[in-house]
Amino acid sequence: MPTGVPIEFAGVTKRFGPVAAVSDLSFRVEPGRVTGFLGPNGAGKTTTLRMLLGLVTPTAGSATIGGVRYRDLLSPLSSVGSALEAASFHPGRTARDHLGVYAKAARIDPKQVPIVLDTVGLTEHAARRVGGYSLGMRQRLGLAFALLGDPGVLVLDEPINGLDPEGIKWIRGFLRQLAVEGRTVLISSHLLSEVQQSVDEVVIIARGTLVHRGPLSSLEIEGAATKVIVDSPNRDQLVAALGAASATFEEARAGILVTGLEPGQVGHIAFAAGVEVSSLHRQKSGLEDSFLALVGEGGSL
Ligand SMILES: Nc1ncnc2c1ncn2[C@@H]1O[C@H](COP(=O)(O)OP(=O)(O)OP(=O)(O)O)[C@@H](O)[C@H]1O
Repeated sequence: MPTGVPIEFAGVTKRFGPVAAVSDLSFRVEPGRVTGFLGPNGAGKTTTLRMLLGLVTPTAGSATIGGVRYRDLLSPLSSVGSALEAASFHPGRTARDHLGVYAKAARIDPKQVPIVLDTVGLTEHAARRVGGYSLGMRQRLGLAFALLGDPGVLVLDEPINGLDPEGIKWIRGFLRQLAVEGRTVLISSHLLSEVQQSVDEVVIIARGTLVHRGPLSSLEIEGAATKVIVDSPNRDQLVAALGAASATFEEARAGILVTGLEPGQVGHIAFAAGVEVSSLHRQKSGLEDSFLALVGEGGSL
């Protein structure tokens, strides 16, 4: 089983003429976790990943994998698997041929080809030309390529984009399994909601600079106020009780949305007023509010 190693960005900076795409970015990505690299479109995510993979030369700073720059890795495909652009496969080739060509070039055992095709669920489409693939199938082929060398580090740019609900469910479990195996998993997305069920850690950038990093749960505390959804078979009584307690709330389809109180406090208000509660939980989209607050208005989210 390959072991993951940390990815480290140290003061990494990239300017394209007058455009500062990435500015003095420093963070570490640990093995055994799924890390979400998040930011609105144009925040600099792709440029950062391209610097990590030696495709773009940093203006300053360094990006390393287990302390080594990508270009100095002895066997890159067996150290780091990456999927940057799902659409870059030759349309006339089959999935099997594609992977076979890459395996040969990287001196990877050709037996890996059917193994990774099976892992991503493409076995029955392996002999089809990639030109006829859906976006979701291309995403799976990109993943198969990333896995070809059985690497300890996976770097995936927007891997959930284009997947259907069944594909999303599959990839969530799959990313989790890679992390449980001890690999380092870094995935980018411009949508927190898309990855929040998959990631343990988040690194958030906006306009090329780091705005937040930490466990996913850290977004619950920073930024937006707590939101709680509560409901009762006697909603009118609950509304009256919340009003009497001067709570801030609004009626929503899923129940009553209370802002700025913990679930326990809302439960107490209902209990003290003798109102039966049928549901009471913290609203997850508080994470999205925090994310929006961190990346600023105007992010294309
Ligand atoms: N080769 C290039 N030449 C000039 N500007 C570039 C180049 N590549 C990226 N940029 C600019 O750098 C900034 C960051 O782009 P980047 O693609 O890294 O962002 P991103 O977060 O990956 O966004 P997206 O999700 O839209 O791909 C943008 O302003 C972009 O226009």
